[in-house]
Amino acid sequence: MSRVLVLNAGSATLKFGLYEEAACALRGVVERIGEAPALRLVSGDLDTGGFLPAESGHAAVAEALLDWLGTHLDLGGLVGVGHRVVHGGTRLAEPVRLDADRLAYLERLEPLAPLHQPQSLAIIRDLLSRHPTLPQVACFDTAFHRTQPRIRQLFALPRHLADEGVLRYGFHGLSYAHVARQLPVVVGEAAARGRVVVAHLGQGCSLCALENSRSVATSMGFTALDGMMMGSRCGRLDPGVVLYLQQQRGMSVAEVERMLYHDSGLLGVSGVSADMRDLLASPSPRAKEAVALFIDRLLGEIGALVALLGGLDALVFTGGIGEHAAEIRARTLHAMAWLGIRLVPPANARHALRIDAGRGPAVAVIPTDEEGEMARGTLACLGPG
Ligand SMILES: Nc1ncnc2c1ncn2[C@@H]1O[C@H](COP(=O)(O)OP(=O)(O)O)[C@@H](O)[C@H]1O
Ligand SMILES: CC(=O)OP(=O)(O)O
Ligand SMILES: [Mg+2]
Repeated sequence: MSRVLVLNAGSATLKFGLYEEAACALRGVVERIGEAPALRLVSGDLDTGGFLPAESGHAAVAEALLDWLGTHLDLGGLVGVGHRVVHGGTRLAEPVRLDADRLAYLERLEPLAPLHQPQSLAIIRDLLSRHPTLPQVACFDTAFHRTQPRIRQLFALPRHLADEGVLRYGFHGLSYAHVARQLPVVVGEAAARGRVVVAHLGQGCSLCALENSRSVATSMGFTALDGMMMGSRCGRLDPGVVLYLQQQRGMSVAEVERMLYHDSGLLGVSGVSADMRDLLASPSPRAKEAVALFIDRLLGEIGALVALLGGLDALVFTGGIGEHAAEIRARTLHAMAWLGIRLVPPANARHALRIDAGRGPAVAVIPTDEEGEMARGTLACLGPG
């Protein structure tokens, strides 16, 4: 039986899954990387007590995770490890086995995804040196958006920049690929083939327009900073603000990068937290304003994609906020009555798969599964045996 381990390195978490063929045997997440890493199992049954990373960087945590898994399970049968690598640039799209050449290419993309790319590449380098014969496979967030028409990949910048790869790539593709696979069962064959908007709302947030289950537009662009407002990232921004910060406030490139990636979004506006749970529970007027801005931005992003699709057959919520925050869904959908959307509040409150009243566009809540998608991709890349 082919077994693969998959690792999804986020900015402060490391999600993992152990798969036997395409079936999940164990899933979990290491949280609070950078502070006090703690392991939580999402499915499967093991005592997590013995997990102790020596340091708290991503590579050290991945090493501790592998050691811990090795003491509980037989990892001898692993055929490979699959990694989420958010940026594949212009050269890489489908899952590929990593070698020195490809790693060097992916390293050059690190500045385009500073919260993700360095973390996953550190883990890959570490595993390649510790287990040189164990295949390491990269699965890319950008791959799913390769079907976007050329016009949607262009910025309105001088053409030579597009020629050198300054394009709108889009991210969260593993999540959208999983949702696209679930669509026919959840919204029916006809709507699944039609005009679908998916809102992936987690720590990172983006939206994708699907036609015939393929990406035709997405809110993120060259980097995972564009589009929707996020936990600590600003999302779409007038580029004049960046010029102002540098020219008038004398901020360095590193300071601006820190502000846009780490100190903005829900955290920056609320001054309270980057976590939507904290904001929904907070009496602070700034927290309420941050939530109101999040919903306003979400409506704008959905509206833009509906316009590009020329209508809407189904709207899907996914990611931590999309799957669990009934209040965010309700307030957003309330403002979308003009599209014929009718919400069923009890279904929404229990996060049911379908939360619409059956007339107008379908509205669905589909739990994402980036790890399952990576397991599929890794197994397909490594082939039988
Ligand atoms: N019950 C909930 N209500 C509101 N927000 C939630 C809830 N559960 C999780 N979240 C939000 O989901 C976010 C994490 O989403 P997730 O998709 O797991 O993140 P990541 O991008 O790290 O994979 C948290 O920051 C939190 O704001
Ligand atoms: C690309 C991206 O933003 O990913 P995440 O949501 O995991 O931070
Ligand atoms: Mg995520």
